[in-house]
Amino acid sequence: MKGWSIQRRRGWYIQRGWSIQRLRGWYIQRGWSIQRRRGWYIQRGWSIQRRRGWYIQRRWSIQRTSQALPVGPVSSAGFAEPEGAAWSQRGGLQCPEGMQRPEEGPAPLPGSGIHPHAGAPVRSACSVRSGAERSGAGLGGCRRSWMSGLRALLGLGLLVSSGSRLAAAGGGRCPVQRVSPAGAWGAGRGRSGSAMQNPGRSGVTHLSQEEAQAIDQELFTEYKFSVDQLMELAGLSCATAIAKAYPPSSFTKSPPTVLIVCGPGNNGGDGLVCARHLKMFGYEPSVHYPKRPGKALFEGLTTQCQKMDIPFLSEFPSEAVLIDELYGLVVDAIFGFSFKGAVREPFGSILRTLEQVTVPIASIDIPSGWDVEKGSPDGLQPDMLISLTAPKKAAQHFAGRYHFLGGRFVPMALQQKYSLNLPPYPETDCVLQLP
Ligand SMILES: NC(=O)C1=CN([C@@H]2O[C@H](COP(=O)(O)OP(=O)(O)OC[C@H]3O[C@@H](n4cnc5c(N)ncnc54)[C@H](OP(=O)(O)O)[C@@H]3O)[C@@H](O)[C@H]2O)[C@H](O)CC1
Ligand SMILES: [K+]
Repeated sequence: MKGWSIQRRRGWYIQRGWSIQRLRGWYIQRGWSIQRRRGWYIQRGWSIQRRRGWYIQRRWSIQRTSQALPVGPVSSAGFAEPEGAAWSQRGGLQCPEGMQRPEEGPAPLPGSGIHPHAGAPVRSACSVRSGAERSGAGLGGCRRSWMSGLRALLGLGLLVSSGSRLAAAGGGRCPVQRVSPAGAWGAGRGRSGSAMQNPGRSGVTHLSQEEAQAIDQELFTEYKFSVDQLMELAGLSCATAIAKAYPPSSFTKSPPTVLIVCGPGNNGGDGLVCARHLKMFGYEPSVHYPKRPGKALFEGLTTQCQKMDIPFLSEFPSEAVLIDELYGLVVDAIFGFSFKGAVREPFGSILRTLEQVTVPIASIDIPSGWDVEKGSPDGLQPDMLISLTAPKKAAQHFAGRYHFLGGRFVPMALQQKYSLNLPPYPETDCVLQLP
C-alpha cells in the first residue's frame, strides 16, 4: 500500500493514497476514504471495485450498509444497492431496505385554504433508519459529532441530517422506491452528455433549456411520438400529482374548485389536458386561456373541456382576493421550458395577480415567468412544481412543498443518450414525488 492507512478490519478504517485490496473480490482505490465495515463508509477520489459484481466510482460517496462490506455497487449519493442492481457513476438517491413508500398523499394542513404557504416543513429526501437504529443501538455521541463534521466537510448536512431527524420523529417515509435491477435510476451511464454535469441536490439531473428542448424535439422527430400523445401523458401526470398532493377531501370549499391558467404554447396544452382529467377526478376546474394558438390540437383540447362543462373565463379575475374567494387551487400552465425574456401582456398582469394569491399554486414544468435555468427569486412562488421528463435547472430554486416528476414517456435509450439520472417510478405510477 502507498500513502497511509489505519485499519482495523471489522471495525473502522481510514485510508489515504491508493490501495489494492482483496475483500471477497478485488478492489482498487485512490484518494481517501474513511470506512467502518458493517457500518458507514465515506470515500473521495476514484475506485474500481469488484464486489460480487463490478463497480466504478468517481467523486465521492457516503455509504451505509447493514451488511458487511462489500455488498454490491453503490450510488454516489450513497446507499448500497441490492446485488445485481444497475450501477451509477453519478449522484443518485436510493432508499435502503427498511424504507417505506410514501402514503397516499401528503396530509393537508389545517387552516384556511387547502395548504397555507407559510410554515412548510423542510422535507428530506429519505428518512433512513440505520442498521444500528433499527437494532436499537443508536449512534454514540462521539461518532455522531465526527459524522456531522464529515457531513459538513462534504456539504451534506441537510440531506443526511434531516433524514435522521425525520427518522427520529418516526417518519420512515421515502419518496423514491428502491431501484430495481432494470430501473432507470442511473440509466444515464452512456454518453457523457452535459446533463450529466447537472445533478441537483438530490442527484436527479436538472436540464438546461437547450437540453429540454433537444429531448423534446428528439421525441417527436426520432421517436415519432406525436405532440398529442405526450401532452396527454404530461397533462395526466399533472392531474395525478395534484390529486395526490391536494385530494378533493382536503379542500375547505365544496366543490373543490381549481383555476387553470393556460399559456399559448404546449405548457398551456398540458394545462387543458390537466383540466379535463381533474374534472374526471371530481374537481371543479375553470380555465382562463387568453391567447389561443389556431392549431387543431389546441382547438380539440378546448372543445373537449367545453363539452365536459368546464367553463372558460373570458376575463381574468383582476383581484387576487377574488381568486382566493372562488378557488381552492390555481394551476399555472402559462409558460414551460421555451419561455424567454421579459413577460409580455396579458401574462405580465396575470402573473402579478397570481403573485398575490394565498391559495396554493401548482406550476406545470416551470413556475411561469421564471428563467428556465436561473429561476426568479421575486417571481411566482408556487406551492407545487410538477417537472416533466426531468426537472429543469430552475427547479433547484423551487421552495414549495411538493415537487413531483411526471411525463413517464422518455425511452431508456434517450435517457442514456442524455445521461438522465432519474429515480424509478413506483410500479405503474405516472408520477413520483421528489425530495
Ligand atoms: N418533452 C416534454 O417534456 C414535453 C413537455 N410538454 C410541455 O411543453 C412545454 C414546452 O412547450 P413549448 O410550446 O415549447 O413552450 P411554452 O409552453 O413554454 O410556450 C412557449 C410560448 O410562450 C410564449 N412566450 C415565450 N416567452 C414569452 C414571454 N417572455 N412573454 C410572453 N410570451 C412568451 C411564446 O408564444 P408567442 O405566441 O408569444 O410567440 C412561445 O411560443 C413544456 O414545458 C411542457 O409543459 C409537452 O406537452 C409534451 C412533451
Ligand atoms: K408553468
